[in-house]
Parts: sequence; C-alpha cells; structure tokens
Amino acid sequence: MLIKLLSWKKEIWFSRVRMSSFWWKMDYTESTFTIRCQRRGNCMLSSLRDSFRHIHQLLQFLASVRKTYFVGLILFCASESALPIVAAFVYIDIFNAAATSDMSLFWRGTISFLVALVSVMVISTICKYIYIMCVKKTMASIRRVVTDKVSVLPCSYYDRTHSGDILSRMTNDLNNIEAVYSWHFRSIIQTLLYSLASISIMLFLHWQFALFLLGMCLFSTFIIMRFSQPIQAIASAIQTQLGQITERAVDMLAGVKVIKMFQLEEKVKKVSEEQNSNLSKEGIRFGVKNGQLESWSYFLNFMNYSGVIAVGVFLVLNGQLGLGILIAFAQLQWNMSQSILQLGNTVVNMMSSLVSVHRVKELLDEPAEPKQILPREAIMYPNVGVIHDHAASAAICFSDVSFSYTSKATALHRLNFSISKGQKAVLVGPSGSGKSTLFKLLQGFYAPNEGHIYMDGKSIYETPLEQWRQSISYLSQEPWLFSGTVYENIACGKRDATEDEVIQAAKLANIHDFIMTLQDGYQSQVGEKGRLLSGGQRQRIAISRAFLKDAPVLLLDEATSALDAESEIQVRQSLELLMKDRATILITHRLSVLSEKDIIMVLRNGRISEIGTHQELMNGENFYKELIASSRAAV
Ligand SMILES: Nc1ncnc2c1ncn2[C@@H]1O[C@H](COP(=O)(O)OP(=O)(O)OP(=O)(O)O)[C@@H](O)[C@H]1O
Repeated sequence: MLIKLLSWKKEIWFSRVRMSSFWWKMDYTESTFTIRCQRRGNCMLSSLRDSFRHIHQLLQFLASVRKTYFVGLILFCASESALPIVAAFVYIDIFNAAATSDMSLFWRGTISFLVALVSVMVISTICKYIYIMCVKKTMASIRRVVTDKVSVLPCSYYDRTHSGDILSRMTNDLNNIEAVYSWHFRSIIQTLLYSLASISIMLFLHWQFALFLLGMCLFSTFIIMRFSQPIQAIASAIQTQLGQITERAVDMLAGVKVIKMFQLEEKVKKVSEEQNSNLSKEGIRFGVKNGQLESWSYFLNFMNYSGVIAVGVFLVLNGQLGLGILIAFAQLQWNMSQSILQLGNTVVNMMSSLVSVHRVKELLDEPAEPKQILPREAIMYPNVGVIHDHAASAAICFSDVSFSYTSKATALHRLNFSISKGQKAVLVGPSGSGKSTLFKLLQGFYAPNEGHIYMDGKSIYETPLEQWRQSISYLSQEPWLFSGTVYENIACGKRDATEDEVIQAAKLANIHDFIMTLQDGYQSQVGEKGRLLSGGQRQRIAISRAFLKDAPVLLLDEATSALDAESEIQVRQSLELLMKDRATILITHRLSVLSEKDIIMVLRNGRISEIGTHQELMNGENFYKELIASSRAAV
C-alpha cells in the first residue's frame, strides 16, 4: 500500500513536471549526459549541446575580431570588477584606521580608492570602445551575410516562407544576437571574474567564513535557476508571437487596398487584437514570473547579507575576525550575490537569444539558388549537350518539358514548342493551366523535372543562370519599381548604362516627354513601388528598362490588362516597338486582342492542347473555340 502510495505521488510529481512548458530530462544513454529542454511551438533549442553549438556559431561570427573583442571585453569586465574589490580592501583600512585612530591607514585607503576609481574609469572607457567596435563590425558583417543570402535564395524558399518571417529574422533576431555580444557575454564574464576574485580574497582573509558564504551563494543560485526556467519558455513564446505579428503587419501593409475595398478592417482588427492580447498575456505571465524571481532574489540577498552580518558579528565578538574584515566580507558578499542572482536572469535571456542564433543560422544554411540549373536526374539526360535541329534554330525551344511543384500534382506535362526570332506566341488557357509556371521555368526560377529548354540553341543546363536571364526581359501586369528616382529605375535595366542610353530607352518607351514635365525630371522620386506614378507611367518605365536591357527574348504577363484604354494604347505602341525582332511570349486572358499573325498556344491542365494561328485553330473543333466563345459571352 505504502509503495503504491509512493509511486502514485511520484507519478503526480512527474506529470506536474511534464505539464510545465519545459521539462528537463536527464538522459544517460550511451554514457552521455544531455539535458534536453522541450517546448511547445517551433524553433526551440533541443539540447544543451545545441546551445553550445550556437555559442560556437556566435564565436565564429566574430571571425577576425574575436581576439580583440575578448581582450576588450575581459579587460572591461576585470576593470569593472576590480573596483568593488579595491573598495573592500579600502574598508579594511578605513575601519581599522577608525578602530586604531591611525590616520596613515585612512589616507592609504582613501588615496588607493581614488587612484583605482580614476584608473577604472579610463581603462573601462577604452576597453568598452574596443569591444563595442568589434560588436558593431560583427553585426554589420552578419547583416551583410544575411542580406546576401536572402538575395540568392531560390524561389521555392519564398514560396514556402512568409516574408514577415524572413523580415523578423533580419531584424528581431539580429537585434537579439547583438544583445548577446553586447550584454549577455559581458554579464557572464563579469560575474565569473568578480566571483572568482571575491572567493579567492575571502578564502585568503578567512577561509572558514568564506566557505560558509560560498555555501549560501550556491544555495541561492540553485533556487534562482529553478525560478528562471519558466521565464525562458515564456521569452521564446513572446519571440514567436512577435514574429507572427510582423508577418501580419507585412500582410496588412501589402494588402491595404484589398482590406479597404472588402471592408476587412474589422476582421484585421480582430486578428490583430487577438494577437496583441496573446502577446500581452504572455507579457503578463513573463512579468509575474519575473516578479517572483525578483522577489526571491531580494529575499535571498537579504537573507545572505543578514547571515553574513550575524555570523560575522559573532566571530568578531569571539575575537576570530577583525571589524574591517567583516565589512570587507559584507561588501564582497553583497556584490557577489547580486551578480550571481543577476547571472540567472542573464543566462535565461541568453538562452532565449540563442533561439535567434538558431533562426539566423537556419536562414544562412538554406541552400542558395545554384549558379546554373542542373538536370533533376542526370541519368535521364545522357545527351544534355546534344541539340536537336529545331532547338538550334529557334530563339526559344521547349523539348518534352514536364514540371511539378510537389510530388502530388504535375503542373506542366511534356511541353514541346519552339518560337523563332521576331515571332510572337500567345499563351492562353484557363486559370491554373500552367501559364505562369511556364514563364517561371523559362526564367530559370525552377528546374524542369524532365526535358530541355533551349534559348538561341543553348541548353538551360549548360548556361549559367546569370547569362541565361540576361537574355530575357519580363514585364508583368504590376511592374515593380524600386523606391528611388526615375533615372535609377530605368538605369537598373543595364549595368553601367550611360545617361544617353537611359534617355534613349525612355524615348523609345514613349515616357521621356512625361519625365521632362516632372519637377526634377529624371531625378524625380517615384515613391514606394512607384506609387507617385500612374499604372501606365509605371509600365512605360518598366518598358524603358526592357529597351535598355535589349534582351532577345521578351515575356509579357498581362502587361496591359491593368491599364485604362488610353494608357493601354500608349503602352501597346511602346510594346510593339519593343517586340520587334525579338521572340515574344505573351500571356493574356483577353482573346479579343490577338492578331492574325500570332502563334497561339492553348494550355489546358498543364498540357499544350492546341497550337497554331487564330485562323488555323478556328477551323477545327477544339478547346480554343470554347475559350473564344466563353470570352465573347463574358464581353
Ligand atoms: N509555388 C507553387 N507551389 C505549388 N503549386 C503551385 C505554385 N504555383 C502555382 N502552383 C500550382 O500550379 C498550377 C499552375 O499554376 P499557374 O500559376 O502556372 O497557373 P496560370 O495558368 O498562370 O493561372 P492564372 O491564369 O490564374 O494566373 C496551379 O494548379 C497552381 O495551383
């Protein structure tokens, strides 16, 4: 019965431990001792070994400034720790001077303290400058590496990752990493240095009394560490929620017009209130736990201090300890227990910041887009270098190209077509039939699962992506303009473009006259995403860019469909000029605008179901006729 009762109690204890956000598990398998901490939600360091790995990562980030950083930091901490220790010795002198009326002791103490104070001020200022400079340099280099990485990630990464999450890694997480370098390492090193020095001095002055104090400090540390554990879990949850709030904010800013048009303000408000309330709940939980931690810290600090005074006075009364030494002990103990208690907090915060190291490292470890598209399975392409006759003569050629985003559904099935220089192919088909996917493959954003793509006789598998993309200009329905000037937005079409070339491109795109009416001409700001310009003006700036790029292949994705009739006519004229002597593929849902000469490719469920001119296709019974009929009905 008793055994049953004990095992029942034990089970209750274990289940309570498991119910907490964290549960620390001792694992002795294969003679290794690992402490695992598990957490609800994602992105949590799974073991102490991981934490060390991430600290190692932080040290690697420091790279060439590592030695300078640690020299600066350790000297800074040593100088800051030295002051209270000197003060303790000064107390011995001053109290002994008071007890023996010895003025020379008093002056020795006072002067040594003043010298120490000035020295610490000078040394700590210089050392702080050195180590903070290293931190700033390191952070600048991490930011550069992260930005570089983000710019070379493949499209598939952006498909599966929310931009808010990426943004959060580039901002919140990097700030947390900076906090580790600037504060957490400092606090840990300072506490260790101060504690080691204090313990050595106390052991030297009175080893029995020192051991008693040490025991009390260790006991306090143990209690504080227990209270610190839940705080770490809450801090991590807060960080995850902050990431989610950033994601929502990015969505909200990008979709502000949709929100207005669909009167989604209330819904957005509700979601944001929910997130805020969750965040504030976690914040309150954090505050409560932190409050408990602080109360315990004060209580233990006070108890320790009282213990020192009580035992010290007892020893003084028994003649085993001088009054000066007791005051020195009290001073050293007070500072030591303060910093040890503080250390608990620092370790907790640092563990939570290591989550950020993990998140940034995760981003950096993402494979970059390859410099060249490789065949998915080399075995299926024994003759990659062999060029078929039709591919060699065509500007664009798809040969048996298939592609799927996921293993479940195939987006494109065995596409075969070729387009010559000066020819215009129009891609039509219902929504979801694979038109944009075809463009993505042609631009090298994804590798085909099977088949070959050729441009001007060169296989995509044998041409570096940079060179491949250099041969393509892409214009979409919503042209992307960067914040900056009109000039910068056109000039980015060609590396080292001259002013004359930029102006010539703008003239060809029929936008030069308009630019000259702007207050600052080519130096006028376009605003975020070109908001200071109209849709047609934005599109013509994008066309200028394409003129400047002068690529032989042109991809137009509904480039005129967002424009009003007048803008459309102007843009169309510019486009006609741009298409001249280039191979063009145009995606459109507006079948009324097709010309007699265009080659029409009908995509249906990822397959080319028909190909030919409008007249040829209208002669037979086919899906194209159905599309024409439904588009006329829609008009
Ligand atoms: N990033 C992606 N990941 C997974 N599936 C995708 C992705 N992008 C598109 N798809 C799927 O691939 C298929 C083809 O999509 P695609 O965007 O190429 O169609 P579309 O013909 O351009 O459509 P629309 O005319 O509506 O723009 C669709 O079933 C779509 O759901």
